[in-house]
Amino acid sequence: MKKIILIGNPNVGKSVIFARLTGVRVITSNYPGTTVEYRKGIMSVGEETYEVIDMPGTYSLEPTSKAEEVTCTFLDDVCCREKDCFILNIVDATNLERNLHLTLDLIDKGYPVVVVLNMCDDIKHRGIDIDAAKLEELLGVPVISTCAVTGVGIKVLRERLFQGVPRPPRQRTHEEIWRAVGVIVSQAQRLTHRHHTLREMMEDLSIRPFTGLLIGIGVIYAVFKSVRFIGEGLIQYVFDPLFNDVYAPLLMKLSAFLQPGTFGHHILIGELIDGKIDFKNSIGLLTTAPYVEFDMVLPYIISFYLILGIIEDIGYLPRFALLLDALMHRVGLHGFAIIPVLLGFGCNVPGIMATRVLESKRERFIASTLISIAVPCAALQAMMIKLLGPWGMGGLAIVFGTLLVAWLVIGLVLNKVLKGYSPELVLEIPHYRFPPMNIIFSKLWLRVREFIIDAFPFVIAGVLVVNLLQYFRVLEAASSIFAPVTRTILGLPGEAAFPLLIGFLRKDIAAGLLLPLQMGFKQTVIACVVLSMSFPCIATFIIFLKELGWKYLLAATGIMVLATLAAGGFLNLVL
Ligand SMILES: Nc1nc2c(ncn2[C@@H]2O[C@H](COP(=O)(O)OP(=O)(O)OP(=O)(O)O)[C@@H](O)[C@H]2O)c(=O)[nH]1
Ligand SMILES: [Mg+2]
Repeated sequence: MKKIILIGNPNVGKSVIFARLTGVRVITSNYPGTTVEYRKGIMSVGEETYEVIDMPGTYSLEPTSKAEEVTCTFLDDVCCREKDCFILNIVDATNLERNLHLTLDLIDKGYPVVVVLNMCDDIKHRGIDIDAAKLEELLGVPVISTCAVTGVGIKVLRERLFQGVPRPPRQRTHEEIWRAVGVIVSQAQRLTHRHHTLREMMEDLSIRPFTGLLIGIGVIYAVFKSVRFIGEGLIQYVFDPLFNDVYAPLLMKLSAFLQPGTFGHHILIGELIDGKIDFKNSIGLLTTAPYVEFDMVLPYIISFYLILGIIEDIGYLPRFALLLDALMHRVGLHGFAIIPVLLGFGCNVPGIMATRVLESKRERFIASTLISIAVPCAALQAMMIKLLGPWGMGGLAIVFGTLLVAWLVIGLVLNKVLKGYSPELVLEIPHYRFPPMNIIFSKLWLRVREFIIDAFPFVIAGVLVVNLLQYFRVLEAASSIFAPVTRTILGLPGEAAFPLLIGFLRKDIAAGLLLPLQMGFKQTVIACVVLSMSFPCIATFIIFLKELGWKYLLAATGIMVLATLAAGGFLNLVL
């Protein structure tokens, strides 16, 4: 199939254009490095169908990170071999000069390039005027102006997609290319003077050390508050009524039909408590499994990803990265590594994937290890709020405080022990943009759907395992093997051993199993810390293995076990 490849600098709107051309929804955000793996989709023009490929952003054809490497290797492998390969070079019109280096690089290599001048809505606010016809003449390739978020220009783009023709390859040094870029920009672009807007003043204030710190603290506080507010609201007004008033009566009918005490009843409904369904304790496939996933966890997943999506699209995260750069260097990373960490608070899997934008394997190892040990995912956080809720904020503060200390200590130690250095932060800070609501909600839906599809099979499997072990009365035997460790080192009841082990399957189910144990404050705090720090769930485990390999996974696992026992044991002594 003929291929259309989307290439450009990071954060120029490639993925939005990809979604426009193919109808395939992908995650887009206002910071460089959102896409770290290529993504394919199909587009039809007339009778023909084409394969469209969205690439991670790259500044040049000489890669400096794993994400850039994906793009450059793909270009070398596919485009050099196949002749039906069209290149769409997406260019950020608000940053023409910097973007054109890659454009000239691609033209010099002899690829059939069409230039897409994106963000054309944004240049008006910045006093920039670009003569697209002149640019087309100077570059010698088609240039099409677009605004991807509204769809302006996409029709023309579809019509002119294939007008790029390969030019004879030529060799130029970087300096010669930059000089040529300078000449082109001076002829095709005009800048007019204008005063700073409020948005630009906010951009400045949020990266200055003092005001930036104040804004950073304000943002974290607001994020935390609004995630809880929206999550609790959804539970109270939507999911609780659905489960208690609509779903439970239906299940009671099913229970009467299946007859309590039968094997089928035990598997599907579980135990009735005082003759009623108790979603937390029944442990049935139709009771506890959907309750944990949809009533306890999903509301927080929705609220977390909604808020994260908004701050991602506004463009705040790279500024936060800049603010934390000095601190991050102490743990062997540069500031940008905070973005994978923040993504990890949603789910560790995309967090570890996002470390691909870091330059060295050493950094990727440190960042991924820190994420899998000290960053609890949204599902686990939701359950921790449930577990520790009765004691107010104190318990959560101790858990998050311990995780922060663990994060810092492990980072500091790894930075000292591992050979190599942490590169300086070279990060492009995007302009603040007001995200269109359709983009925010489409991204939210994408992530929520992914959560449901990825998590539900594991939730079902977790509940089924516990249910069967209970039925065949082997739960106690399974727990008793690990009970001495949990009891002596961590001070937890012997029955907690099994839920903690189930954490490998799904952390939220594990936390759900801790609920009926009625532990006290100290034990609940320790259990939450152990659950967060010990083995990551199986999905994170697999992605860690895929991204970094066995050796690194084993090293991370060793650190994990030691750190968990140390933190749990320490809390057991001092609390
Ligand atoms: N105002 C405006 N914003 C746009 C336009 N196109 C994309 N954006 C926004 O720019 C940001 C970056 O878009 P993406 O599609 O994620 O960019 P990308 O090139 O795929 O970025 P990477 O995957 O990080 O390389 C998002 O917040 C988009 O909503 C546009 O034409 N106008
Ligand atoms: Mg992208």
